[in-house]
Amino acid sequence: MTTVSRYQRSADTDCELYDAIMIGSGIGGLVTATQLAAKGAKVLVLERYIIPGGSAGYFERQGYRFDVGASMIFGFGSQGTTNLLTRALEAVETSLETIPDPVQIDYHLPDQLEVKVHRDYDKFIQELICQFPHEAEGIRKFYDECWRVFNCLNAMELLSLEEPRYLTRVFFQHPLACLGLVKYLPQNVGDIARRYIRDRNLLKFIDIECYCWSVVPAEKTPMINAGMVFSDRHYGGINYPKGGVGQIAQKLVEGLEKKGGTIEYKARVKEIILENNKAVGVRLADGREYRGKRIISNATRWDTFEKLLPDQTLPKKEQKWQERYQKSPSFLSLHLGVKSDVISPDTDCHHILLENWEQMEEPEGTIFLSIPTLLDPSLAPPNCHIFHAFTPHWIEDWQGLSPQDYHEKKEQAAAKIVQRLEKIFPGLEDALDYQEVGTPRTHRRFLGREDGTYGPIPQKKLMGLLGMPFNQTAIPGLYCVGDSTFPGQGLNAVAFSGFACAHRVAVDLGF
Ligand SMILES: NC(=O)c1ccc[n+]([C@@H]2O[C@H](COP(=O)([O-])OP(=O)(O)OC[C@H]3O[C@@H](n4cnc5c(N)ncnc54)[C@H](O)[C@@H]3O)[C@@H](O)[C@H]2O)c1
Ligand SMILES: CC(C)=CCC/C(C)=C/C=C/C(C)=C/C=C/C(C)=C/C=C/C=C(C)/C=C/C=C(C)/C=C/C=C(\C)CCC=C(C)C
Repeated sequence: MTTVSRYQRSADTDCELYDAIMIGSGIGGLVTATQLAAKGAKVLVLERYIIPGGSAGYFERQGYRFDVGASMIFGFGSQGTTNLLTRALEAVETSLETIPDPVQIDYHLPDQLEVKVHRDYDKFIQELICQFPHEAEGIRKFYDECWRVFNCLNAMELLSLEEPRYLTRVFFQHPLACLGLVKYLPQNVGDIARRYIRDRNLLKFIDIECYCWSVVPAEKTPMINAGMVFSDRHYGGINYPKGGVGQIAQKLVEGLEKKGGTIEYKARVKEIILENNKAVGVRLADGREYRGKRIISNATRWDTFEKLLPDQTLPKKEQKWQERYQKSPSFLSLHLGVKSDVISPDTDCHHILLENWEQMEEPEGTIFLSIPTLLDPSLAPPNCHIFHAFTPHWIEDWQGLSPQDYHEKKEQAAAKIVQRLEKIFPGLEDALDYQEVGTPRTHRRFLGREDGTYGPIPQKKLMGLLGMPFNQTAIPGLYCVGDSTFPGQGLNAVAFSGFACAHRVAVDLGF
């Protein structure tokens, strides 16, 4: 990096010229920004909200610190190459204390099927085999195949798959791992699971193992992502950041600023400025303009191409993408403060509740519950816990309501969820100390995500991850990062997208 570019000014407007301007400070955006700043690039991050983090943000009410999104965090391991959150923090000379979670999920499923996914792999496999003894061999073979995917990924440095010199280098360094990944890239979990497993209920269990992070059943879930999730939970483990999920973004911002980068809050980008069909800057809602050599959007692809580039016809590549992927539902989220007497000391942090397999994918079918205070009690007042319960919901069901109807619908939906959770925590309703309900409208408003969506899901069965776009877009100078780029949703997944995007942009800028 030359120091010259730091002080360069845009020739025609005489405003400061940044190497890269990032729209949004979700974890995908912050990992890209910190990686670029660490390489010496002059980076500006523009965030419409008052704090960084997006879906990995937080909010405080009456002594409780709630995570906005999921509290089950991958990527904080201490070894291998897939511990991308640890690595992203290290790159800007910072770190976070984390608390290991001994159980990833405690499943409460139809027909009294109760399974705990222990951090200890053998203990998990034994527990599953106890439930399905006739499928012992199939269970081992299926999860072993997931390890094969993970071991390929965990052997190599993870950077941009759009950079030919990197691809050549990793291929010569790790030819077998690369060929392994090429084999798995077009595959989905369902096909591989059915190769080894016959029992219909066990196949349903594999479906919910996928659904709870990919929001689609095994049939449509890419095998590469399953390899990561089903193995890393036992390898690097699930680790909760002390002080809450919001700490990840706070620390990345600290690191960004230490490396000379800048972040502005309450800075909503209204438009990406194009000149000769090339992205050259951004215009904010308050009229200010910034110029950059490269513009990167951490907003979803729907928001980026349909809102921030309003007069453009949708590029062919994006039209194709929209034919393949659709918006997943959003969530109804209950952020509850709960008196501690309803929780026995041996309770696990994350639970999934489903009473009827037929309803797994329906709104309010599957309930996700996290109790992060079991790992970090400092997030709530003494003798109280945080319960974050969420379940898929579509925005259409929350539109066109009067303020009173909206409020009543929220209260009714929340009461139904609390009642179902009474099955695991008898006395929950009476132990409520605080309740705040978020709907798809809330997620759309606070996260700036079209329809409040959790992210893209395949319209139909696709060829694994092959259809997921990387970071470059059809518009020169414009890149995308985050969960509408390869490999999709999840903090560790968007962290990968951030490493890859920063690598591609840095090479394009000549760093
Ligand atoms: N356990 C977990 O793995 C976990 C936990 C929490 C979140 N997540 C995941 O994180 C992923 C999201 O990460 P991400 O990086 O893609 O993004 P994100 O949606 O979290 O963040 C995008 C950011 O961009 C900002 N933004 C959007 N439009 C803007 C505009 N026009 N101007 C300025 N700012 C704008 C938003 O306010 C937000 O802060 C999701 O997949 C979610 O599931 C996972
Ligand atoms: C050279 C040659 C020949 C070749 C080459 C090939 C290659 C190299 C390839 C490569 C590839 C790659 C690198 C790939 C990567 C991938 C990745 C990184 C992936 C990742 C993934 C991750 C994920 C998916 C994650 C996820 C997670 C999630 C989503 C989570 C969530 C959670 C939730 C929602 C929660 C639940 C809750 C409860 C239970 C409560």
